[in-house]
Amino acid sequence: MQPVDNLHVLAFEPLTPPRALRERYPITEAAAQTVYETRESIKRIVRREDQRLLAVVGPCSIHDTGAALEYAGRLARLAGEMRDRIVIVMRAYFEKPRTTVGWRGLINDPHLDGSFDMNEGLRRARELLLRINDIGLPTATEMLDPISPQYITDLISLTAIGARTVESQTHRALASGLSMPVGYKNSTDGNVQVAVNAFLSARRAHSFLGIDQDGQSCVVRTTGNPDGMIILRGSSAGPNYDAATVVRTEQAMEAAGLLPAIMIDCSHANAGGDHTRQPHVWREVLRDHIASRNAVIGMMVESYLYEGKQPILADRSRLRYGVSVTDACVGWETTERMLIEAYEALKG
Ligand SMILES: O=C[C@H](O)[C@H](O)COP(=O)(O)O
Ligand SMILES: C=C(OP(=O)(O)O)C(=O)O
Repeated sequence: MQPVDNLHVLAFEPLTPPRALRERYPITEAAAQTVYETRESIKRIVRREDQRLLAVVGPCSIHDTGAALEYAGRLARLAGEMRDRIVIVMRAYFEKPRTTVGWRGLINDPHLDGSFDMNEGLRRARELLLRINDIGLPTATEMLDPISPQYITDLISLTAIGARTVESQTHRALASGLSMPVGYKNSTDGNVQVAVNAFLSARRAHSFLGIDQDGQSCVVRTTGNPDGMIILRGSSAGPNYDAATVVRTEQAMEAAGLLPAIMIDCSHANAGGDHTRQPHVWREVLRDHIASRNAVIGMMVESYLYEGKQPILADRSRLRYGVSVTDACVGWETTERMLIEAYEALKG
């Protein structure tokens, strides 16, 4: 008989069950409080019952947990000082979708060398999330996979479904079971309706293939997730944070029976891939949308300790500390300045 199965599979390697990792790094009371309060705040913000700005700020991806923790310490201080006007959530992105190929993030490849030690990646991600939430700073992430959430979602306050997966049935079903609000991004070619469709779909109950806390493969049955927003991230045709697109997005959400709530991603195609444009986008959004209290309830920024990005070198010891290895970020001083500007603009 000719071999017909698993022709392109090299190996099946077991994964630590989620429960084992959660027992090793149990959520603390302080971290649970951070998560609970932030999720509730975000729900109120998207329902427009809370006028504070939602700011999702942090590295494009985390590759060095030490640097991420230093960043978190700085951001936690600002988040505490600004909490009366801004709800600051740190980007803690561990799974990267790629246009073609490239490093896939800390959960997938924690040693940055193609060894894909995912048990270690999940461990590092959970330990870091716990430490960040423990100091009172909430976290946001993109979810790419229906298995990994069971390891970390108790420590996540906001999830994004990205531009490359927003039309995927698996991701919509996954979002329908998540415990936190979800932001659905427009597609890379600028289609906003697919994000609205994703939100509509995720509000309904679904069943999908996943795992339980013991790592047992199972049918995950969900109730549907009512809390969400659309994230405008620009497209291959250019930025899409202009008033006309915001109005069209509001109308599309209303037509679908959704409460309009929009976040502007100041990075990605809204900055034309140029991190130095993020402060400009930030200011324009503050001036044109936030000040008028329309449906724009939040902004996203890719920011790290130091600006720019660097290639992943074969000699990992030569990587520059606190610099992104995926999209270029604004540095800390710029980030602080942007947040202070927003805080001032939100006065009164
Ligand atoms: O946010 C990160 C990137 O924009 C996304 O992962 C795609 O990256 P790539 O186009 O470099 O693959
Ligand atoms: C990949 C990201 O965004 P997008 O899906 O908008 O490209 C991201 O925010 O890291």
